[in-house]
Amino acid sequence: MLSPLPKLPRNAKIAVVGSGVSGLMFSYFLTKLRPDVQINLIESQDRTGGWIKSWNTNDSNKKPVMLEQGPRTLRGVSDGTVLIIDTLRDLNKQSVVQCVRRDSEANKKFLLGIDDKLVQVPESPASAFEFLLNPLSKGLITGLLGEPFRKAPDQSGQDETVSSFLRRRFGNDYIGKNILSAMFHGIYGDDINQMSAKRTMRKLWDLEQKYGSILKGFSQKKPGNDKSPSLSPLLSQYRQAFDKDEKSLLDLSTNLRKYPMLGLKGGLETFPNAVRQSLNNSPNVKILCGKQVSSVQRDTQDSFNIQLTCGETMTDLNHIRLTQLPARISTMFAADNQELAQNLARIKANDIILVNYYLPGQDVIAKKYRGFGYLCPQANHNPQNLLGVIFDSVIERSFKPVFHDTPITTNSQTSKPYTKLTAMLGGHYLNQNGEKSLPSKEVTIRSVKDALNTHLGIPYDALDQGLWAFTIAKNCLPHFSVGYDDWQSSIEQELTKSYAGLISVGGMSFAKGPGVPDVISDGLEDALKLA
Ligand SMILES: Cc1cc2nc3c(=O)[nH]c(=O)nc-3n(C[C@H](O)[C@H](O)[C@H](O)COP(=O)(O)OP(=O)(O)OC[C@H]3O[C@@H](n4cnc5c(N)ncnc54)[C@H](O)[C@@H]3O)c2cc1C
Ligand SMILES: C=Cc1c2[nH]c(c1C)Cc1[nH]c(c(CCC(=O)O)c1C)Cc1[nH]c(c(C)c1CCC(=O)O)Cc1[nH]c(c(C)c1C=C)C2
Repeated sequence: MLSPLPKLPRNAKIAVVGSGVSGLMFSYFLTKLRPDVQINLIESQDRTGGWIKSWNTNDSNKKPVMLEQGPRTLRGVSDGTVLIIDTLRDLNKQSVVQCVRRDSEANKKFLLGIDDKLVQVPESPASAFEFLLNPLSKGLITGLLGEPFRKAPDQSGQDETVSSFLRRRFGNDYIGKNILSAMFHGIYGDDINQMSAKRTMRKLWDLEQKYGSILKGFSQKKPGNDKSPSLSPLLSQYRQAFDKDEKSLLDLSTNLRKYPMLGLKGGLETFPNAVRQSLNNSPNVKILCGKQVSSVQRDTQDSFNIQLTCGETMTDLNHIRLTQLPARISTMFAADNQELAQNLARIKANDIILVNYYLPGQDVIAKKYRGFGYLCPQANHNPQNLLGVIFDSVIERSFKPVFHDTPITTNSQTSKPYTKLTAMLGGHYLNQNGEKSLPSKEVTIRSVKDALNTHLGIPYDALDQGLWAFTIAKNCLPHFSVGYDDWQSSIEQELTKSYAGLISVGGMSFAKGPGVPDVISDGLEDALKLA
């Protein structure tokens, strides 16, 4: 949250709505900072973890297999990732931390070309040369060479779509439609013709604002490598507030920045499960699952307090932390603040369909395609509404332990060949004419088989032999539309004005980005303000 928050009174009583990683880590930080505060963590589902769900099931041979049905990797360069790994160290779980190294095959990413063949995203002179021979690179050279000479807009600060920003900077639509739209599919599942450039490309946006050009801005930026590494402002606050050893934290941060991405043994849900276990042992934290918060309002008996309803009414609260997407939060204010509820309801969210495929005993991903996975640009004819495919088996086989006291376990899965991948479909493709139309499980799995056969050459008999899982992540990713930053400021101003800091909002819609590291950093910032 961008706004200031008042310190909690002694022995305060608060509610945290949602036990996804935002709610769990906000509660974890706050109870460490203020063990006197009574925290009620309220969760509508009968499980914790939110979108982080590592599903343990059995394959056709009744052998155990884990399928990720949400996030699976964390970017290495992020304060939030340092907080996650340091927390796992505190909980004596550092042995589960794994990394993909920069030179690993799992760090290769691919784009689906207009000929339905994969082309590697350049990461070396050879892959760059091959990419430039592909039609996807149309306009790339001229776009980049001309970028420093293209004028910045007069009305500074005016938000616009990603495609409009890219068209102005590169002088053509090809770079957006053929290349960058795929990257946006791989994070937001959304349409660059509708997404906010100011919200989703802030660093590039600021470079044009300040230097009139992205590349001119890069040439001005001082390389950070000539000064001795130091903790970021947030990690410095964290070190001080939690009395952390500075060298140990700095070494951890420096070490993790070497890795493009990290994962956890047993799946990403290992992390929220470890935090929940710790909270279960915290005397002043109660986790209430199976309770849906339906309303939030000023305490009718005491205007300095706030209350909520979740089947029962929870009164005398000094603070409520909300971690849901705006449309869900809107329903909670409908009775107490119509204007705020309507403003919250303006922000929509995308549905992502996840299809897991697992084939024991065979690795059917051709060696030349082994990488993190591939993304589909918006330029492509895309009858399956495919956003991209993650090659989980390549990533899992590439994982290396980060901490050297980790016992080297010869996991049976890693010694024997297997194929595991996750196709992600839908996103903005499902929003035809404002209505969401969800395809059936059968139709979707069929279309994923067709896509994997066409794009990767996986034979249908291998596809038909595999284990398939189908999950609809409904309203899972916020739609960061044009004007989003101004919208968020208006929401936070209304909360500050009407609820005097008794309510704070976190999670994907209000953090700096939608990733797990972002929502955790945001939770720490607000816990520090309240503590
Ligand atoms: C398909 C997909 C893939 C992703 N991949 C990655 C990735 O690779 N790396 C990465 O960093 N990030 C990834 N993300 C983003 C990541 O999932 C989120 O950053 C993170 O899970 C958000 O956690 P949260 O706690 O903010 O929200 P959530 O996980 O949504 O948790 C909110 C919780 O609130 C509960 N709740 C909702 N309404 C109520 C109510 N009325 N009362 C009580 N409880 C309620 C919900 O049940 C849920 O448990 C991905 C997201 C998706 C959808
Ligand atoms: C194809 C659809 C999607 C894939 N992942 C997501 C979607 C919608 C969701 C998602 N993935 C990541 C994040 C967090 C981003 C962040 O700010 O940290 C979200 C919301 C992480 C991510 N996405 C890609 C990579 C390489 C990573 C991990 C490292 C990182 O955070 O930078 C790109 C990518 N995503 C998907 C594929 C197939 C792909 C590249 C081939 C799936």
